[in-house]
Amino acid sequence: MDPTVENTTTDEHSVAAATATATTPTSPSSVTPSRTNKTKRNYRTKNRDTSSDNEHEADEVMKDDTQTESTQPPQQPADSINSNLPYVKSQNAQNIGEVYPGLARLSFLDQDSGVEGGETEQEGGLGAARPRRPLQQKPLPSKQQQSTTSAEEREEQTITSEPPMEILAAPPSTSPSATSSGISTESSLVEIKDTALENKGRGLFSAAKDVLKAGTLVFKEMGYCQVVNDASLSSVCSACFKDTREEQGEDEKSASVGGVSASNQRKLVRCAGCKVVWYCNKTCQIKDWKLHHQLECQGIQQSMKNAVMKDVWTKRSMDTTTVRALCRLVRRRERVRTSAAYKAEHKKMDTAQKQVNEVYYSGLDQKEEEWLDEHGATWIDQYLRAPASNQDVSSKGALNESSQFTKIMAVVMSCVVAAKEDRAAFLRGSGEPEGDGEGASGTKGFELLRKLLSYGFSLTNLETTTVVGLALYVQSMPFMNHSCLPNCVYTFKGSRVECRVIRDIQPGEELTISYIDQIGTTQERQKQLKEQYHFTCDCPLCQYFPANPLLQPNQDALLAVFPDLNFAPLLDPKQGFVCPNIACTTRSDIGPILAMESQLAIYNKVECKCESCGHVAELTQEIVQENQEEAERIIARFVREMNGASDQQVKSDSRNFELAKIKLPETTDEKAAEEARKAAAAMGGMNSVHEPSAAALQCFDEAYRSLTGVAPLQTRIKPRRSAGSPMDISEDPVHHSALHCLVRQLEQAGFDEAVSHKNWVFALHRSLELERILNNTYIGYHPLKAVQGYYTCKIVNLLANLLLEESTIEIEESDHEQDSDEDEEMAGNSDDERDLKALRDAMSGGASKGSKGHGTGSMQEQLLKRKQKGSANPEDDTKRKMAANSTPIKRIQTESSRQLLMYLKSLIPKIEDPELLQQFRVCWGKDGKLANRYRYQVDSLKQALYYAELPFQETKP
Ligand SMILES: C[S@@+](CC[C@H](N)C(=O)[O-])C[C@H]1O[C@@H](n2cnc3c(N)ncnc32)[C@H](O)[C@@H]1O
Repeated sequence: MDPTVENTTTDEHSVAAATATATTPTSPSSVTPSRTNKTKRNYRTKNRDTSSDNEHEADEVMKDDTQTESTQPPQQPADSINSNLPYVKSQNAQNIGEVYPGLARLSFLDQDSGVEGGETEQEGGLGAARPRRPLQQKPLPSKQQQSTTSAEEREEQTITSEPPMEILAAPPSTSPSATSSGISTESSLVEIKDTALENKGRGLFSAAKDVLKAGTLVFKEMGYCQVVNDASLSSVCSACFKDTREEQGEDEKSASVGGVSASNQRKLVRCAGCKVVWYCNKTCQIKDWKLHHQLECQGIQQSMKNAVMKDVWTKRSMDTTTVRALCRLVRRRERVRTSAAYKAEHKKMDTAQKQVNEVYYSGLDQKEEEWLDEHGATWIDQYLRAPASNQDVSSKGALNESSQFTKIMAVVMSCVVAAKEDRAAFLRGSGEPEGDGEGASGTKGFELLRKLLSYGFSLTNLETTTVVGLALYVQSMPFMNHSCLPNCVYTFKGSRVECRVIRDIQPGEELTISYIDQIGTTQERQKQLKEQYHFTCDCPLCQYFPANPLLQPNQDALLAVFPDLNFAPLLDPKQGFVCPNIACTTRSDIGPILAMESQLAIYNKVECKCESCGHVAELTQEIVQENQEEAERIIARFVREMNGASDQQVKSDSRNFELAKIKLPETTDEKAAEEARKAAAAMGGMNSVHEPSAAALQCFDEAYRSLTGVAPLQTRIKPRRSAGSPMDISEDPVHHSALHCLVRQLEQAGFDEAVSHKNWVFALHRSLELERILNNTYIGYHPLKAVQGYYTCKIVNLLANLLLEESTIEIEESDHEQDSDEDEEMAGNSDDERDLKALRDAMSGGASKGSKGHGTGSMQEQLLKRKQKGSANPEDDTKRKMAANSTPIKRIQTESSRQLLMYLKSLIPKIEDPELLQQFRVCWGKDGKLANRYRYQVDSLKQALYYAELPFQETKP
């Protein structure tokens, strides 16, 4: 690896800006469940009174030249700034294949700039409106040295360059501060105050004189300490948090014409010292080295001298995410405690290498980091004065007794304190004044751990919604209280968190976020909040749908927030029920019900009566439990089936859009259905319909039907049974209840599996279904909705481009002036191997050598050239068609591709839905990278559909 090259290609901020968001309803805790975590659900049943229909790794080591990567980790004085950083390449930087046409972008979305509620970033939030100095990407002096690799370490590459001396610029003149008497963010928009409720402690309130409008960016904040979690270490840069698994960025579009993006090739490099953390490049490595990793690296190596600990770090015998976060926290605090030396060091270096600053810290980051060094510890001390409810954990001894926490502390101590006596001091904070509990290495270890778990935030990748790390913030973020109906959402750019308003906030009103996934019912949400955060939520939503049905609902609280909501009292839209009576014809979709968990707890048995047919079913906790387990088994089986069929699927299904399946008429006769399917397949010019992983699809259908009571694609015939006849377990009421969380998990599993197997039509359907569920589950704006809309647009775009690829497969033939006979032959055999190969290449994200497919971009470009030859005005439809007709393009269109085209066109209004665009603006900000990508996707889609509609000279029978 050539560091010079890397340094010239990395804009750490733009890179960092590409990543994350708390789109999943992640909670501010390292123990936050990820998107796939399941929440135990009880059952749903129907309210008798209801009638509504709601549903939802450089080794260059920064090590000496003489040092070998595997045996001699870098040894440096703890207080020196050493930039001997090491690299080793990662192989985990794979994106899913994706076709990106390299066409100029239309600007139709610019017209939307007038949409109300767009981002109104205001001065005052930390860093919110400060101009960022441009990065001066000066190449750092370096020389490259390859090192041999062990099998275990894959393609390692050693760099022996001497990194530059680092320097920090002058401290910011307007740095935020923490006052001694209280806490001030010095933001004109927010202030930290006590809440009215004692147990709730402090909160973040609006300090604005006017209403904070939806979309307003109220503050941005850098993490005080942050780490990439174990699962993402080799895929996510530990400095900028760029996720190499994410899709290619805007800057890579032009290089992606064949569908293989530069990012697909990107590898991370691993620190040769500890061999634990990975970075984009040397720049990122240096940045993290100076801020956190130098001491962390030494600590990990110190820890590894112990055999047990070595297993932890090399074999990952336990998760080290929290350990590394806590070590970073302790170290940063420690550095502050020796701040005189630290500051002197800073000053010495101040004027020597300013350009390094530009790489190390650019403007805002540097100021913030310096500010954090100076004041972060003070702020953390503020945490230690936690609200009463927070003290519960340790007072109960839960933390100390927990073997998991003890393990974490053991590993932390092996990294940060060597001597036995120091360990005791570290744990108890002894030797320090009682009360403050400050030890040489920081506050009491357990106390810090507790705070980290309580105040830490899960860093999430914006596009994949997966949790990639853990961060601790110290200024505004940790003071935000929870509401199940929050008025703010937070998203991440790297480790920087941004908080935006999602509905208007009155002056003085508290700003809230949701700590948990809002998809759950009141009972589920409250259970999770109690278990994880030790409080009982009393937000308007919880008041409106009380967990205990015997409590009087308070409608006013919710209606004050959303006057237009027309939920019937006691009907939680997040809950659903489908009548167990299979013969009940009104069961067309998931319907809302009254939460019954607490009733069950009280009465043991609950009767549910269908509003429509009067069918009465009896529910018990056992039935609920059985059905939940059954549903989870079905989902697991579905995922297994999909995985088991992966090889076969990728080989056989690139050509199959499955339109025949989609368009099949509804029939009760299985034989007739099969015949219709074959006929439709033949109509589409295909000899057979290769149903990708038929067993998996069937399993999906079964699971879906079991959970929701309805078939997903109207392809399944339900066995009919008369009302009142005995039910087996598969037909009991709960089995047919709308277990939304499980349905969502199933849809997500279906989506993930379909994407991994490149079954795009299936993925599209799952994506649309997920969107529907999310839209009906989250009230108001939520980043997940926007993320899901983004996914849908991506898939539709992909399909449109595949369609274009397929239908214009003859173009290159004419470009290469092949004779018409060959053209005829190819046009007459759409199932030709070459045809399949071209399409398969397109789907897998790259054209193979010798295949006709150059990727959809080239195909579009060719069409564009042809069109331009004949028509100067792209808007003139007549001229366009004439121009297309005047060129000797031979195109084919199968019935399936025609149907697909119609179908994709029908989705355009949905993709351009102003409400979806508004979701983007409010949750992500108008100019967010993802919003730009979305615009690109939409533009590309429109162009692909435009070209796919050009006249056909020859149509497949
Ligand atoms: C990230 S802190 C929020 C700031 C905290 N209130 C303080 O004073 O430091 C999370 C803790 O605040 C409390 N909390 C947050 N939201 C709450 C709510 N809606 N009701 C009661 N307590 C809440 C809980 O004790 C929770 O563990």
